[in-house]
Amino acid sequence: MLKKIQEWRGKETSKSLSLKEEIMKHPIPEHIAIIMDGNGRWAKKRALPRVAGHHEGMKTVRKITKAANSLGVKVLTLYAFSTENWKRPKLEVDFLLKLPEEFLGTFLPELIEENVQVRLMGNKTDLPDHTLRAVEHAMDQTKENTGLVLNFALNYGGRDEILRAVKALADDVNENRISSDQLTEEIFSEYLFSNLLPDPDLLIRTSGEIRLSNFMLWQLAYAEFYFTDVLWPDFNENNLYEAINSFQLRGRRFGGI
Ligand SMILES: CCc1cc(N2CCCCCC2)n2ncc(-c3ccc(F)cc3)c2n1
Repeated sequence: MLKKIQEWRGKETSKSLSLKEEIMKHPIPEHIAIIMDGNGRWAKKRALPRVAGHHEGMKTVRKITKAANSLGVKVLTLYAFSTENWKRPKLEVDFLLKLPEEFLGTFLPELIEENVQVRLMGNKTDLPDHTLRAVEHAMDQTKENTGLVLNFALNYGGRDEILRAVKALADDVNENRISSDQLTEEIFSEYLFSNLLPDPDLLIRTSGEIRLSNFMLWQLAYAEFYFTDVLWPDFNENNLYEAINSFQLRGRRFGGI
């Protein structure tokens, strides 16, 4: 039995290595965005509380961040907390909002070592001080890093983001800081939380759900979408390579022929 498990693991490793070698021969998506779904279901399958799934999902964040950085991905955006998540039970929300400090408390030295730059995308005002302090400390400690930009979407909603951008733009027009005929898609993008970041090339959503859930509605206009039944806590490097391989096999036309 043990021999069979070792043989299987060997096959998995060699499959993963050969797939990594294969995708490294072709352009790697510059910006990958991930809707990290399936944490609650992962816990339920094991008769564990939902928060156990969130905690396991946090370990996957580290695994996939390292894998993406190793591939030369420039930006990895992770949908960690949506504006809709406030509707969940208070205990679960409180647990979720403690995860950034737990993750950074453990892995910030490793992120610094790996030249990763931490960034926040979302409405900061409603986040608890302890959460914001941890994230802003990490952003400050990594602001000079030039490797992967690890962009956490926290208290983020696509419609909230667009509405805030429109309001700020309307103020600028009213104050004559810009005229509407000067407005371009590029200038509008600067009003979004994701300003200065390239749009995602590849969106990955785990756990079999096939919808956007109010995520990066403007920025995903031309992204390739990859949906997998794998639950986020089970998502591994090989699953990432499979998503990138699928991306590379598609011919992107950006609306052209
Ligand atoms: C605020 C909610 C939340 C949830 C969460 N989960 C739970 C749901 C999704 C699966 C992953 C684990 N993670 N995992 C890392 C972070 C994190 C966020 C910012 C940061 F700077 C460093 C780490 C995180 N944040």
